Amino acid sequence: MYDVIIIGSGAAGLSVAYTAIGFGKKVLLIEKYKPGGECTWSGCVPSKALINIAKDIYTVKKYNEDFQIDTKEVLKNIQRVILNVYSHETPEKLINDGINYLNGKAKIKDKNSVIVNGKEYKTKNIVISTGSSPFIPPIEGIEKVDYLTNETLFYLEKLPKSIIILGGGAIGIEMAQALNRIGVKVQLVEMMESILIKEDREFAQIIKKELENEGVKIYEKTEAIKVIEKHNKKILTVKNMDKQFELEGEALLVAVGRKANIEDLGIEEIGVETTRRGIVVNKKLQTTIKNIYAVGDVVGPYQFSHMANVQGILAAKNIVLPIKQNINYSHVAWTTFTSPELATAGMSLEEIKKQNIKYREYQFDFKNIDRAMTKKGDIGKVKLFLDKKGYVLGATIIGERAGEIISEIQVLKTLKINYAKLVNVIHPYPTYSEVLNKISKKVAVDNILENPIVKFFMNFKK
Ligand SMILES: Cc1cc2nc3c(=O)[nH]c(=O)nc-3n(C[C@H](O)[C@H](O)[C@H](O)COP(=O)(O)OP(=O)(O)OC[C@H]3O[C@@H](n4cnc5c(N)ncnc54)[C@H](O)[C@@H]3O)c2cc1C
Ligand SMILES: NC(=O)c1ccc[n+]([C@@H]2O[C@H](COP(=O)([O-])OP(=O)(O)OC[C@H]3O[C@@H](n4cnc5c(N)ncnc54)[C@H](O)[C@@H]3O)[C@@H](O)[C@H]2O)c1
Repeated sequence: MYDVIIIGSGAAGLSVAYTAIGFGKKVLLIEKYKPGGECTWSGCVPSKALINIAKDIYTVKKYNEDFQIDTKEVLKNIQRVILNVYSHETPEKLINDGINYLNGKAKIKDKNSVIVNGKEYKTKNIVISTGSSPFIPPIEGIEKVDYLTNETLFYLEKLPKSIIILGGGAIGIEMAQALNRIGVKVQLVEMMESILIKEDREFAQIIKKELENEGVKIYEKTEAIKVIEKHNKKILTVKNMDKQFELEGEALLVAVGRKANIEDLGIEEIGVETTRRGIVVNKKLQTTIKNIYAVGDVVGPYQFSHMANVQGILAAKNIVLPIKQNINYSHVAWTTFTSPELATAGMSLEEIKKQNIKYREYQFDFKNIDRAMTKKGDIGKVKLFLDKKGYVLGATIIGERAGEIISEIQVLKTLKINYAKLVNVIHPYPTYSEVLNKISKKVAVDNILENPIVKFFMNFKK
């Protein structure tokens, strides 16, 4: 009898397994492919490797327009990065660390039994961490076309000369810039009024302009109607308002969101509730059957590796410890790894307004910090939202290293430190994070002006 059987060894499943063995529990981790999941094999790792290579190539091309790249080598390089990351999560490594690992497709028989390769395993608890797969939209003809997804793009032998990307979300935009920088002609189709629709609208449009300046053709408010394959070309018919036209590309990458991996798990038969978005869990990450937990992409609402980790650790603790804790989504942050990067933490301005929270907004342009002035064409901006006392509600940053800078805001927010306290923190010169220091000087003054006693005397003087 195991203490916990975990189905799926991606970011979420690995976090559950390592936390549970840390508490001395007997764990069985089941994986149908190889440990590491999407992040290692077809997500964060290969995409960031491609982005890094593309950034280098883009820089070289600034000085030597004729620079030629062998895309076969680029793809081989990505494979090397994947294998390097994988070397830290191989079955041998997991077993050596004390995790019982089993390769096979798991199906839940009942709340205490899981079947793998025809054999039944007994357990006190189950965690489902089976992740998500690319959602394929019902476009006429798509089933007859050899399209790419994040699962196949990084495994091509060489990159296509041209590509149509369907979807202007995180995957579509990151890949559009990277592929274009490597020399692939990119056309991107987004059905909403803006790319990166979940982000600050002004910043999303800055990214759009950057991509367009680099040569990516972007079609917003454009719907894909039909696709055919002709002479090794994909021809996508799209509609923008009343206009219908065709786009042609050697390849088509579909990146229009995810679907939860809940099929063939046996969960519906035993009464685990699901919706179109995935498995339903309570705040303790329990499904409708209390000793079966679910974490990561299969649950959402945030489909990021770091959120899979957070959920995985919490589910393991809730299994092991006598008092179960609720998941807290108030300090979520994420970064889109474009150039410039776009990072977001906490609440957006729309959410703050919707909840009628009294707030103070600060904006600061990177052009006022010396570090940005040292790099030609460096753009960047911070939007910071504080409550009336000076505590962080949310922030969004566009610019070089925004994904790193946002973590300083995360510290203030998560640890409930007043933003004005940053005034006393020495930041090395010249760094991008000085931008936060500069804002803190204004916040410190505003905090004093917001003080009721100060306000009283100021009114009195008038
Ligand atoms: C292109 C791309 C780029 C991304 N970039 C980032 C990024 O920069 N930062 C970030 O935070 N997030 C990023 N993400 C999202 C991130 O990859 C996911 O949120 C994360 O990997 C989800 O982890 P998971 O453990 O829930 O699922 P997965 O990693 O998908 O793991 C699920 C595992 O379960 C296994 N499995 C499924 N069914 C069964 C079964 N029946 N039996 C046994 N095993 C099974 C699968 O084989 C898989 O290994 C990116 C995603 C993509 C696609
Ligand atoms: N840097 C990161 O952290 C990172 C990078 C990549 C992916 N991810 C994760 O992976 C998830 C999936 O990424 P994604 O880009 O597939 O999804 P997404 O939800 O971020 O974006 C999908 C986009 O496709 C559009 N769309 C949907 N149907 C369409 C259609 N028929 N035609 C044209 N456009 C259509 C949507 O309006 C949306 O803008 C993300 O939500 C994110 O959680 C994270």
